[in-house]
Amino acid sequence: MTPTIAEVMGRAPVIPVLEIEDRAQAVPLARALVAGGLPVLEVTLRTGAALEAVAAIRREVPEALVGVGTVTRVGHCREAADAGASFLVSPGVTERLLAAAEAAGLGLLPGIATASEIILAGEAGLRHLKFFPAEANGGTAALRALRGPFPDVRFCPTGGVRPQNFLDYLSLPNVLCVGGSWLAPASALAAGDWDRITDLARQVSGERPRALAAGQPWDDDALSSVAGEEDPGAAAEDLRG
Ligand SMILES: O=C(O)C(=O)C[C@H](O)[C@H](O)COP(=O)(O)O
Repeated sequence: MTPTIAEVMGRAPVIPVLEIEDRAQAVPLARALVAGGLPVLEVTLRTGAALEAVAAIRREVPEALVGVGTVTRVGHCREAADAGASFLVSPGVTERLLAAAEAAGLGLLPGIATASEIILAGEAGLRHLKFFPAEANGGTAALRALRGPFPDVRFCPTGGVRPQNFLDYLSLPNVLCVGGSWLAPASALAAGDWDRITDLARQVSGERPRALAAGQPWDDDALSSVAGEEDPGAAAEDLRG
């Protein structure tokens, strides 16, 4: 069944943003990230191999939840669906893009950078949005400010998010997860260094970063009590109090 964007955003604290040049990299890369605890993957349409990579991951790595990113044209939505994508990510939002995603039967995580774009997405019933490019648009301060008029909107900040600042984002009550390309450095892909990618994923996966972001000391009992919750996003919010 096609997941909702709320489900996609609640599945893992970090969504690796992937640029796959060679489709042979797709399956080992996806397996490395899943092994590191990051099952939600965004394959950007920035390379000619992207759609083939999505199809291969869908076929061979069933534990992964793979979506297509850099959706900037209406036609991308159908292409992504045909390749087997489970969701769509765009750097922006238009009414036509929203309609095309719906026609393709996939949830869209649209990028927004302004209050007007949040309103536009809201008019289509969307409350789960990508904040892009996050650092360049004011980072955590902007997200805090947007919470005033839009308290029920949840964000996936992407663009400039790094190991050094991702906890700052995850500690905000209106952030469910972050996206970033740092999990799959081009050098590691070129070298086929999948262990390095698994290590990078492990450093940011699981409930631990969320607990740390909430300023809580590591407490296995507290975390296991939320591990069984149906909605991991809600669990993360509970952790933050
Ligand atoms: O291609 C897309 O769909 C985008 O929206 C852009 C990506 O999300 C960012 O380029 C990731 O940003 P970095 O983690 O700073 O590299």
